[in-house]
Amino acid sequence: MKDMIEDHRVIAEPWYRPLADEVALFEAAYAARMPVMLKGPTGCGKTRFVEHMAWRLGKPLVTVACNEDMTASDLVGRFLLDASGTRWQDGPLAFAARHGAICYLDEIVEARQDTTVVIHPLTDGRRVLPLEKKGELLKAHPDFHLVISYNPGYQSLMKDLKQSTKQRFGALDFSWPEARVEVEIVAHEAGVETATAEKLVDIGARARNLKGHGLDEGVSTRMLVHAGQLIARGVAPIAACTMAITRPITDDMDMRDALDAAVATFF
Ligand SMILES: Nc1ncnc2c1ncn2[C@@H]1O[C@H](COP(=O)(O)OP(=O)(O)OP(=O)(O)O)[C@@H](O)[C@H]1O
Repeated sequence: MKDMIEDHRVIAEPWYRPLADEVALFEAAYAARMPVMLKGPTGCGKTRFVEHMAWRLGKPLVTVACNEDMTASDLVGRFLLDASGTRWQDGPLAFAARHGAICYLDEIVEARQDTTVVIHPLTDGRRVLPLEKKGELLKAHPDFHLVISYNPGYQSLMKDLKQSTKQRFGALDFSWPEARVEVEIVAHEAGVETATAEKLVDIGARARNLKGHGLDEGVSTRMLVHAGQLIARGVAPIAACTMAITRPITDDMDMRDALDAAVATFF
């Protein structure tokens, strides 16, 4: 089991370009073992940030992509049947709590509320996880830390975190980086010249203005990186933007035309 936790260690530094003082704030929250909520749209660097922080703090990272079919047992653990009988298997949350990892629950709001509440006793002074089926009250390792992500754009009254969940966390807001920082990120991640990254970021800014006028989400930094990666591999810029940006983000023909026009302005 000890070896399995070693598999979760972040060996090489994940490159992360800070946007403000989030690194210092996360370090302070970790020191206080205050659970952290990362809020922001898809593809703006939340996952990269957690990976970077796990590396910086020298802690293993256990990531769980949450979904609406996820049950409390999927997080906590269950008995499995094998040749020698029944055997308990920790779920990712119990595994992280037992071995002192950072547990990152991505898009926690996708999980049903009865699943979400299992984190409550881990996120207050108790720092325990009841493994009811096993009859064990798991005391979290001192290094254990819980991080969740949350995209406020997707929330509706039907799908939101309970106040009793939200109020257990400190929150860091993530949004699109300012242009000069996003240029740095796109150039680094895609391996393109600054001039090309600048054009992609300008296209992103234009496209983000269409949010709310037919686009549900703005073009993410991830999409701009994808376009850059195609360009770096010799794809013509307009074809790269079509494949990586305008086609994935919408099926609305008028919106595609508007996005294509933005691309044509810069390339
Ligand atoms: N500040 C940043 N530093 C370094 N890379 C970044 C940064 N912001 C965005 N990126 C780039 O954007 C990509 C997408 O970011 P990431 O996977 O962290 O998004 P996310 O916010 O976790 O999205 P989702 O909510 O969909 O999981 C990264 O792989 C990285 O290339």
